[in-house]
Parts: sequence; C-alpha cells; structure tokens
Amino acid sequence: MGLILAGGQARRMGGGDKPLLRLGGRTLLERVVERLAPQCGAGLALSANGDPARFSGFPGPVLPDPLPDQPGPLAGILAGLEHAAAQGVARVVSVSGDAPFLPGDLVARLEAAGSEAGIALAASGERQHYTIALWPTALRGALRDYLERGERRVGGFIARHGAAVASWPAEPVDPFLNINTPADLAAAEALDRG
Ligand SMILES: Nc1nc2c(ncn2[C@@H]2O[C@H](COP(=O)(O)OP(=O)(O)OP(=O)(O)O)[C@@H](O)[C@H]2O)c(=O)[nH]1
Repeated sequence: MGLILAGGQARRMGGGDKPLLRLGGRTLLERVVERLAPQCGAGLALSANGDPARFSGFPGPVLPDPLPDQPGPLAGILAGLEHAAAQGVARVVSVSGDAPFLPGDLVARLEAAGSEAGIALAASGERQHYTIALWPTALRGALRDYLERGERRVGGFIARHGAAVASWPAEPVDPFLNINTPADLAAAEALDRG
C-alpha cells in the first residue's frame, strides 16, 4: 500500500496544503499519485488532518492522525500502518506529498532492500529520506508506544528498529526533491520545463 503524507503545516511555504500547490498545470498530489499508483497493487491512502473534502479527487481513503497532540510525520505513518494492517496488508511505502519527481522503481527497490520485519529507507546519494520508506505493518504497536511516550523523531524510531537503504543518484535531478519554500516551487517549475 502507498501512503502519501500530507499532514504537515507547511510553515516554510507560509501554511496551507503543499500537495494542493500546482506545478506545470497539475497539483503536487496529482503528480505523486501518478508516480505511485502504478507501483502499489494494494492501493493508496492519504494521511491528512482537517476536512477530507479538500482532497475529494484522491483515489483512496484520507486518514487523520491517530494522536492529534503528537504532530509529525510518524503520526501519519502510524495512521497508514494501522489502516493497512486492518486491510491485511503487510507493508506500506510512505512518501511525502510534496515530492513530485518520485522514481518509477521506488516500491520495487525498497521492497528488494527491506525485509519482512525491517524498515527500508530511500536515499539520494548519501542523503537518507526518513519519510520515503518501506514500513512493515508489524511495527505499528512499537510505533504507537514510541509516540505515546512523547517521542516524535523519525530518526530515533528508525535507529531502534534498523533500516536498510536503497539509494538513487541525486544527479542530474534528485528524484526525491521536495518542495518546502516558494523558491523550491519556482526551481521545480524550471526543472519541469526541462
Ligand atoms: N500526517 C502527518 N504528516 C505530517 C505531519 N508533519 C509533517 N508531515 C508530513 O511529513 C512530510 C515532511 O514534513 P516536514 O518537512 O517536516 O513538514 P512540512 O509540513 O512539509 O513543512 P514545514 O512546516 O515547512 O517544515 C511532509 O509530507 C508532511 O506533510 C503531521 O503532523 N502529520
């Protein structure tokens, strides 16, 4: 199952839903769905809080964070793992909803790198992306305990559970480039025009 994380506050962008920003005539979310859907036989889910109607075109459930007082990407990942486990799905690939150039072999390579019980992270060269990763749903109990203890660092959870890494070249275009600021969006527009 593919899980698109869209529950962040987009402070560096000035607020709002970054996945609904447009790049080259389509929203970032439409671009992420276009990249990810063909790779995910078990379908997609979107992790986002607030009114789900603003994502009405999304082809899957919109999952609110299970621990609203505990923001951060791990809360969204927990929502995805619990949803997937309820559907009998063993592994979830999370991606950021602001990464419009995801590689077409993302899921296959993460699945090859990961194990039944282990997390697998995507990397651009040496740079690891903690929110673009394969997560066994079996870790959902440990993740809920971690968050309920008041922890929220993704790297801290991964360090406890080990992680394999699948790496893609960062050049000429980083396939995990994500949009954090208006300047990033302008740069992505220039890249998209090629
Ligand atoms: N579900 C969920 N996703 C989150 C949360 N916080 C961040 N994310 C997602 O995790 C990914 C990385 O988020 P960040 O870069 O830390 O935060 P951001 O909202 O994108 O941007 P800034 O507020 O500018 O840091 C993005 O896809 C976010 O949508 C949260 O509290 N809940």
